[in-house]
Amino acid sequence: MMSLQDDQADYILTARGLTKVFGGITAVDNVDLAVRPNTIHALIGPNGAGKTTCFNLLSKFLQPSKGKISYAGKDITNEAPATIARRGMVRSFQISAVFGDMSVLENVRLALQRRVHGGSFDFWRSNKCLRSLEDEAVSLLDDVGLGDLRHHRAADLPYGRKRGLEIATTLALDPKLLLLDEPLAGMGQEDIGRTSELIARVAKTRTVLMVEHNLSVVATLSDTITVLARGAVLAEGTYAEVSRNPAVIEAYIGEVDEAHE
Ligand SMILES: Nc1ncnc2c1ncn2[C@@H]1O[C@H](COP(=O)(O)OP(=O)(O)OP(=O)(O)O)[C@@H](O)[C@H]1O
Repeated sequence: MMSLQDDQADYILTARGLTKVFGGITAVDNVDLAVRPNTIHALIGPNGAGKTTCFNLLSKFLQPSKGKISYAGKDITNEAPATIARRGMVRSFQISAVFGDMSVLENVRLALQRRVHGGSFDFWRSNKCLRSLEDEAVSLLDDVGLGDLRHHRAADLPYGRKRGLEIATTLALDPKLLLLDEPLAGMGQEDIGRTSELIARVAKTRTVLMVEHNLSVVATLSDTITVLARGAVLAEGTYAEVSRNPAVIEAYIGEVDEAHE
């Protein structure tokens, strides 16, 4: 776990004393978190542990009741998601809504155009610009394994492939820190395998912070895991470390017991 002596410069994202109270409920309780650059960092925990709330705080979709968040050495506690997205901290599915009637390729071209032209969709000059971004879009689609499907209508893609497309449109913004909210949720085994490989590939040159329920994928992919329970950090470390921590085992067994009550 992070100590106060740790140098902020070692981390791309840090949170100190992060707290969120909804009415009387403390959903996130004094959480310290530090994400090292070029690693995959997972947030896990039993149901209701506060993962989603914590993720929404870190991605600035929610404002904390208390605490501070820094990204790339700068305090972002009071910044908007769009502002930090421009500085390279991007939540997948944030800006990357998939337009169903457009082709897979057009979706990525449009996302690239957005990066190049600073955030706004610039339709009047679009034909010329979109064509010039074609090569880059094709290469991004190859990266996410969608090259062969580029002329398909986005809405016709199977669910797992659509999530792959969403990741491609996020990568089009060239994020330094990619925030993934349950990237494997609702996927079948084949898509899970493909998307996990994609996340591993993406993380070679970027940092990934994700909330994910699939523990076997978390075990394979993550460099660091923060386990939350009842809103607080219960443990942090590699999968080997946290999975043999008695408090973590108890929190998960508690969840299984509750499910059987
Ligand atoms: N908008 C809200 N208003 C009131 N309470 C909330 C709100 N959002 C979350 N909570 C409460 O905060 C606690 C943590 O919820 P959260 O969704 O962050 O947990 P989680 O770990 O993501 O759970 P799950 O794995 O079930 O998605 C829960 O008790 C939840 O009921």
